Amino acid sequence: MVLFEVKSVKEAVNIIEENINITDKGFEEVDLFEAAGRVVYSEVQATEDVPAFNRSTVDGYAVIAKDTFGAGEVVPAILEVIGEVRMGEKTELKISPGQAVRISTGGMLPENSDAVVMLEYTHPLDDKTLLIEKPVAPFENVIKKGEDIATGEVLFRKGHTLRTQDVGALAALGITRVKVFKKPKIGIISSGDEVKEPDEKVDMGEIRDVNTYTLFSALKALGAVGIPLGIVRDDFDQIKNTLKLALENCDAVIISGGSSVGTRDLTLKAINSLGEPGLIFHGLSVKPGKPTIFAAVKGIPILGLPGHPVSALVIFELIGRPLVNLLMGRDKDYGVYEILAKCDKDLSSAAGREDYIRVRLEKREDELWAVPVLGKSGMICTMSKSDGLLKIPPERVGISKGEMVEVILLK
Ligand SMILES: Nc1nc2c(c(=O)[nH]1)N[C@H]1C(S)=C(S)[C@@H](COP(=O)(O)OP(=O)(O)OC[C@H]3O[C@@H](n4cnc5c(N)ncnc54)[C@H](O)[C@@H]3O)O[C@H]1N2
Ligand code: MOO
Repeated sequence: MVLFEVKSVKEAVNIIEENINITDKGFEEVDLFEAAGRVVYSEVQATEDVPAFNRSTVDGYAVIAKDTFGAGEVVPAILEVIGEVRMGEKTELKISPGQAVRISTGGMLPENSDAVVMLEYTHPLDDKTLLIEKPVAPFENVIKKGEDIATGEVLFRKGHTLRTQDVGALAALGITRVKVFKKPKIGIISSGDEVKEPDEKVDMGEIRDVNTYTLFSALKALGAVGIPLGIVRDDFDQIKNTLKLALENCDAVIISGGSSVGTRDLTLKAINSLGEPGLIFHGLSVKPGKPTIFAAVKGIPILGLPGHPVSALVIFELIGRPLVNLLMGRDKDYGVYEILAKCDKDLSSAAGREDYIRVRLEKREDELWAVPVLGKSGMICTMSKSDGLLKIPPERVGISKGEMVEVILLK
């Protein structure tokens, strides 16, 4: 009998990192509407100050802060109004001690002014005379020139994944095109005589292909491109030829099914027949997902996922995601959140193995509870009914009801 020499998730990720030769797939330029989720290829540096001028954050009067010190309702400061800043225009106004200028939110402060008094704390006596009933500190109600982004500041380093707010920062700087890593192409293969296309007629004993669709969607969510290569039968030549096609056209390959020690472990044989180094590891100390394969052929990584749809997705989260992040040029994980919640049931586990239990999250008063969604790993809907994966670490043999646990959120 063949036994797996199983690896922990951490060991597996380390092995993947060591074995992937991240050859630069190059860059492309995208405009801002396409930038979110993409990975920065070359450092973005600010070439100008944002804002480019001292800018008011309120409606009121631009003043010299010192002129308002000590002002109050009983003894207000009295200032001379010398004009108004027009929105969107460079003001030529210059104030001297004892003077004020009417300004709107976002307006450019006139020369010499260093603060803005909110309209609510002012009282015009006539067109030219203003009473100030509250003092302002220097630069109160002002965004200073370059305070948001200063010229020369490195805004994003190579490997950073652009988020919604980052696209806003680029727009503020007037950078409308950005160099990003090209998206890696990941071939997706499903295997098994019983697996049929979702729109095909299925007979008794047959099932529809779930994994191509879940994996395609998971890759899309990460910003990579899934290339569906169809379903291969349990036939050595078919598996080999499809893998060969994938290796020629993709940056990585994910194949599901046919990974366990059984009559159908042809995947492994097919991989090993295609070139060096072939198999790198087979087996993880994880439930679900033990019979996972990682291999490489001529520098192209191949991830062999278990056929059960839940196992395939769990392993994609744990192993596939770091692999894809590497290929995408990312400097760190993106969009993965682990939260803490209280476990709603006693759970058992085996020592030395990491367990991932599907859970629904429920807010009860101010507490978050993780309610296990039980079921076999062949039941995809247990995943649909779940919000996250509760992690039972390898050193534990169970979790007690009410214990605080880590939950990886599912998107
Ligand atoms: N005697 C043993 N049997 C099994 C073991 C074991 O250690 N000893 N491990 C079990 C575990 S755990 C898993 S996980 C599966 C893994 O099996 P394979 O990766 O070889 O995959 P298959 O046998 O091809 O498929 C398993 C299951 O999943 C269904 N499947 C396959 N592909 C798809 C797809 N694209 N979409 C939907 N469903 C799919 C397939 O019909 C099978 O029911 O092995 C256990 N057995
Ligand atoms: O380890 Mo298998 O992946 O449970 O169903």
